[in-house]
Amino acid sequence: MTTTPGTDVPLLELSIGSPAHGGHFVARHEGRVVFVRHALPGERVLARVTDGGGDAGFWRADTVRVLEPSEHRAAHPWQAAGALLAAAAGRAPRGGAEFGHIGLEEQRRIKAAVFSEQLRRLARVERAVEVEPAEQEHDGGLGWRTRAGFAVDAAGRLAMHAHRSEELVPVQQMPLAVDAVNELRLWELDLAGVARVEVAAPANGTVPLVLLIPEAGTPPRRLARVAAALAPEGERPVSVAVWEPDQARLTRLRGRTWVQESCGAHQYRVTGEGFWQIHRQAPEILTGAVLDGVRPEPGWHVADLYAGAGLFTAPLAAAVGEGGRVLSVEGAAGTSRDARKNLHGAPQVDIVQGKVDRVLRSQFPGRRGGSGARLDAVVLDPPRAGAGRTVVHQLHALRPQVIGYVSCDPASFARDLGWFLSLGWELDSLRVFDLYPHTHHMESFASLRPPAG
Ligand SMILES: C[S@@+](CC[C@H](N)C(=O)[O-])C[C@H]1O[C@@H](n2cnc3c(N)ncnc32)[C@H](O)[C@@H]1O
Repeated sequence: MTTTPGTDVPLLELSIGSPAHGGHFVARHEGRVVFVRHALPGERVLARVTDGGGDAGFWRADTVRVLEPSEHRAAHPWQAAGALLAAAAGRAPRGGAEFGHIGLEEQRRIKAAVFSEQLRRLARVERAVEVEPAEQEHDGGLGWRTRAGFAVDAAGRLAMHAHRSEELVPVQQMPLAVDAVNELRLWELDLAGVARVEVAAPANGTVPLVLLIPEAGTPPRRLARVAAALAPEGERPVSVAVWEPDQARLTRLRGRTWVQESCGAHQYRVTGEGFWQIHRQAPEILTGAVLDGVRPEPGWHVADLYAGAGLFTAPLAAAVGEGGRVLSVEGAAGTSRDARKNLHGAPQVDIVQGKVDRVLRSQFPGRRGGSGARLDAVVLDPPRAGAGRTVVHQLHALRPQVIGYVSCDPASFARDLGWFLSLGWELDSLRVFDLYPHTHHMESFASLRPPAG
C-alpha cells in the first residue's frame, strides 16, 4: 500500500468486482472489503481511502487512476463531476453524477444487477430485471432534471457539495438539468446571505421558481436584491420566493410561490419545496406504469398513499369515476394543500393530510389497524426509507385486490416486498426505470396480488 502524495492517506491498488447498492463497487484489500466509487467491474485501479481505519469492518475508497480500464468506461459528460480529472487536479469531484464514467447501457445493466441482488438478499426473490430507459435518450442521458438544489460557498457563489463530502465547490452549467435551469445563470449572482438555492423548472415550459433559503439573520433587502438580479425587468419570467424551513414560512418576492406542472390531461400546482418527480418524463412514465399495473375500474375504491400533490390521484380519480372513491394521503401540509386544490373538481376524492400509518388507522378502524372497510386497490409511493413493517401489515389487513408499489430505492422496496411475501402476497409485474441517468439511482413499479382466499 502506498499513500497519496503529500499526505498519509492510503492509496490502494485494487481489482474491482461486482456493483453494490449505493453506487459502489466491491473490491478486497488484504481480506477486507473496500467499497470503491468511480470504478467499473473488471478494472484495476488506484484508489484513495476516504473512510476506514484499522478496526473498521470495511473501507470506502475513491478511484484516482485507472490502471486497466473496462471496455464500458466512457468520457464523463460533466467535466466537473468526473472523478479522474478532479483527482488529477487535486480537487474533489462535484456530486450528483457518480455513474457518468460509465456508458449508458452499461449503467442500466449495473442498476439491473443491483436491483436483482437486493431482491435476492432482502426478499428472497430470484428475478432477472431489465432497466427501461426514459424515452428521449438521444441526448446522452443529459437535460432531464427539472429540480436542482445548490449550496452557496463562503464567497457567495453558487456551489455544490463534493461527492459525499461537506466540501463546497463552485458550479456553473449543470448538464443533467433541463435548459430552463441553466438559462437562469444562477452562477452569475452574488448569493451572499443565502444558504441554499432550490430550482423547479417544469418540463411543460411554464414559469420556473427559484427558492432562496437564507442564512440566519440575512436582512430581507439582501434577498430582494438577489431576486432583482435574478429576474431583471422585461427578461424571461421567473418566480422567486424565500423559504424558511424552520418556520415553514414561504414569502413571495416576485411572480408566484408555486409552479404549474402537468401530466397528460391533468394540471398540478406544486408550492415551494413540495414534491414533484425530478425527471422530465417521470410523471408520464410512472403514471402509465401505475395505471397499467393496477388497472383501476369504474366504481373502485382506491387509496393513493404518499400522494404528494396528487400526481397519481388525478388519473386514478378519472379511472374510478364519480361512482368510485380515492383516498389521497400526504404527510407534508403544504403539498397536501396543493393536492386539495389540484383535486377540488373531483368529488370522488378525499384528501387527507397525515402520516400514512395514522391515517390508515383512523380511516379503517378495526383490529390490527385495518379491515372492515372496502378497498379495491392501493397505490403507494413512499420516500426512500420505504413504507415499513407497520404499513405493510396495515395494507395486508385491508386486503385490496391489488397493490401498486412505486419505489425510488431498491433496498427498502425489497425489504417491504419480503414482508408482503411472508404474509402470502405474490409479486406480479415488476418494472424498473432509468429515471436518473448518470447516477446510481433508479425508480421501480411493482404490482402485488393478495394471498389466495
Ligand atoms: C416519493 S414522493 C411521491 C409523491 C407522489 N406520489 C408523486 O409521485 O408526485 C413521497 C411523498 O410522501 C410524503 N411522505 C413522506 N413520509 C410520509 C408519511 N409517513 N406519511 C405520508 N406522507 C409521507 C412526502 O412528503 C412526499 O410528498
